[in-house]
Amino acid sequence: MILELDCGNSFIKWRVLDASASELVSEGVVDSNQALLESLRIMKPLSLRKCRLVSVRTNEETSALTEMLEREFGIPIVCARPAREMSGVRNGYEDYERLGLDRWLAMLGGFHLAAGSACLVLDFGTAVTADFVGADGEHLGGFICPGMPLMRNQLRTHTRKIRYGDDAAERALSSHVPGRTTVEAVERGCSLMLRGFVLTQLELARAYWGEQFTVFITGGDAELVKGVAPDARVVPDLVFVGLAMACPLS
Ligand SMILES: Nc1ncnc2c1ncn2[C@@H]1O[C@H](COP(=O)(O)OP(=O)(O)O)[C@@H](O)[C@H]1O
Ligand SMILES: CC(C)(COP(=O)(O)O)[C@@H](O)C(=O)NCCC(=O)O
Ligand SMILES: [K+]
Repeated sequence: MILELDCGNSFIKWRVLDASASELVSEGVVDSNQALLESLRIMKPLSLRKCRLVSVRTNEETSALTEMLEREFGIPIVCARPAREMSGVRNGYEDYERLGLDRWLAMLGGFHLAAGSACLVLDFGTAVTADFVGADGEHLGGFICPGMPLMRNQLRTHTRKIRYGDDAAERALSSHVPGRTTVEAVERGCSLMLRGFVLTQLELARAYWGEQFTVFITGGDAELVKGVAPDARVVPDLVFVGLAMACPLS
């Protein structure tokens, strides 16, 4: 079996594939290395042969995770690395190593799935990112802004009277009419910011490519925005698609 990890700033997305990496055996989202270990330990039978991962965390944090996995499972671990060019996509950053690896892999995955069309890749995680890849594979660059968790936490941290719990937050997002409680006002307001962001990115993509492009939406908060881009492809595992391309099995 193959263990795949996408280590974002807030959560580790994990999945276990069968030995040929063709079938999904199990998957989950955890908030710590320890929680990952616990999720894996309860899987029976578990016979991991290899791990591939992508991380946007510090080298120290990533090493702590890989050392833990080596101790526990004794398997080889391959980490996705920055590249100037891969699978027909050319990294557009002035310093290619500075582009977030999750963005890079999502772009590789998107360009591959788009089968030759230009693509706009939108990722809604801790941060929100947009990346533009032309039909020729040229990465034009992208945008980074705060995601839903950062926006709501900024409001909670820097105001005196915005306080509410997670359950109320979830209920508040059942609609986008103007809020009549603090939680509704904040949750719907931030959600509309994300939706507005999507619309702006679509406008820019149209300015570059007319109607000839594919939109990909991924990340934990993809559901919040998919309604404003009905033609977009919501691909929750887009980073894993790119991870398989960047770290083939042998
Ligand atoms: N099963 C889940 N577990 C944790 N967060 C989730 C889950 N489903 C959706 N989310 C949302 O996803 C967001 C985090 O997205 P994610 O792509 O995991 O971020 P990152 O890659 O930055 O760690 C959070 O705002 C959270 O509300
Ligand atoms: C932009 C990001 C913070 C997004 O991380 P995420 O929200 O997925 O945890 C990450 O891709 C990153 O740290 N990038 C490095 C800076 C850059 O891409 O320019
Ligand atoms: K991510």
